[in-house]
Amino acid sequence: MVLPLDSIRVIALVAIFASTLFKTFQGIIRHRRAQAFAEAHGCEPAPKRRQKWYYFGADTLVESYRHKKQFHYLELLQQNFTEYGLTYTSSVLGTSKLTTIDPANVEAILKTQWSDFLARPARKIPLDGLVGPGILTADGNLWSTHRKLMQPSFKRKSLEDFGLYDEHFERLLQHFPTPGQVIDLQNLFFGFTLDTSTQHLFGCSSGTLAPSSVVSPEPALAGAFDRSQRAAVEKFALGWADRFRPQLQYWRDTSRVHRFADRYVKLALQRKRDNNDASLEKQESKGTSEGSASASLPRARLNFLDELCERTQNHDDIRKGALHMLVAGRDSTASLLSNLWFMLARDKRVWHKLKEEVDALQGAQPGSENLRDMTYLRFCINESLRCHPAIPWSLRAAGQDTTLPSGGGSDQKSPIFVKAGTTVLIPLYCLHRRVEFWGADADRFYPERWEDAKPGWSYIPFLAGPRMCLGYQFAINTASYVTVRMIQELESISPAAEGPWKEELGLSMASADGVHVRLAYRKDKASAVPHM
Ligand code: HEM
Repeated sequence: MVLPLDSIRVIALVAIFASTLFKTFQGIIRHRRAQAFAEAHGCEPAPKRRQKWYYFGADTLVESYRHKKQFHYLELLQQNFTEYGLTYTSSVLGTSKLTTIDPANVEAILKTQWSDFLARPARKIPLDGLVGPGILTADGNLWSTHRKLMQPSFKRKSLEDFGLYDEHFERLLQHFPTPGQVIDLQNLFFGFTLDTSTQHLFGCSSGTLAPSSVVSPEPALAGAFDRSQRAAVEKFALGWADRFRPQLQYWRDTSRVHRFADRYVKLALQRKRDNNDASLEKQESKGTSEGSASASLPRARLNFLDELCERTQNHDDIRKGALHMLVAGRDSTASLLSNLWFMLARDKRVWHKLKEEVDALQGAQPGSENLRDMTYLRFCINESLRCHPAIPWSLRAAGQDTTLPSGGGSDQKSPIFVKAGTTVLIPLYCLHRRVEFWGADADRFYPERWEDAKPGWSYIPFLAGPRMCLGYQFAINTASYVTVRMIQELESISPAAEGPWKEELGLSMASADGVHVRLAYRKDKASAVPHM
């Protein structure tokens, strides 16, 4: 039976009307429940950011975009905190947003009520295509399974094998220019961390800094990985609108990264099977039940994949584990090094003091004990992560209606209601510059302040609570080792241009102008004659 056109129109209109009525009714009930919930918890509203069209928030988007283009977005957030207090709300394209640097709220979001706040909503669009659901992009049971799988690889001992860096550090030195010429250290640091991360995670380096005479086993990997990461940043900015962009290049790049990962996961699983067979044969021939499969692996150069294979033989989990680590660790560590060296090149006093500490090693390569004893180096790294946190913020979404302990009412001390779906932003950059904790000179790079600093929740460059960074020790070891070895080569360093540090916001935060410097070498150093 075919319905006449008029009847179809009537049915469609009734369906639209009924569904609108139902949604409005649902909305009213939800709103009432939320009100009752907020009242029961003594909540008061937090200050609202002034916006021309509050619920649409297009003026905020335009303002943010303008500041981002001029590399001042974090300053805009600073101004907002001065104007509205430590916690304020806004609306972006109909989604409520809560921005806070109140330590009581920060502790609740990251620790005491952490399971109310989800990481996946903000990360699935930018990262799913490149790494899939895993430790960075999942919540709940899936997150917990992946976290348990990764955690044993970050025990202190397994992170102190500095031999991993030697070959790559030598390659980095070969890019140092003749005295007086300008070099962008930031470029070198991003190349170095991609080479060492792929070496550590997959057992095969991307060879970004390798001399042209060395044929890289993965010549196109670095480009594909860099483009995929840049696309992740654009996807984050575009959100759901990203699906309307052409995706062919992205698809090609992520497929290349996946093929690379798959190849090395397969090899690691094969090694694991071979080792099991070998150890079984050994046990049988000895007629003893002593020893284990892992005991027969050569411990010295185990890579992350080999280690993961000890705990699971699921190809997909192993691949995700390594790719998530690559995304989490590569840019952030390179940004830390860049931000630190940007300041070292400009602050002669700090440079001389640090050089003095390094000179106590009398040119010997630093080991883990030496690095632990270098307090001024640690102060410099802390201060760099305070002033220019390599990850400048943490983003969550409320998974259910909930509350936060502070920010409401005229004195901003009452609890506040947080509706399910609200985006929650903690700008670490602004938290780390609060004058109440760091004094009137909070904006100044001054490592000595760490002599008696006890920061608590006002300094969390690696976050805190159950989702704290897994690789923080690894990152600090890498940055310390590279910094000491570079200082051992250099007599002095000077910036190629003046001007303040400006933010470049990507998956991590580095200097928008790079780190262009001139180097003067120590007389006895081979790097005084560059090789490239
Ligand atoms: C200076 C370098 C680094 C900084 C500043 C840093 C900072 C952070 C921050 C702030 C988070 C939390 C993000 C959030 O949830 O909002 C995080 C998470 C994470 N980081 Fe790092 N990170 C660094 C290096 C590394 C390295 C080298 C690795 C691994 C090799 C790593 C692995 C991870 C992982 C796996 C997570 C997710 C933890 C979870 O959600 O359970 N990070 N990092």
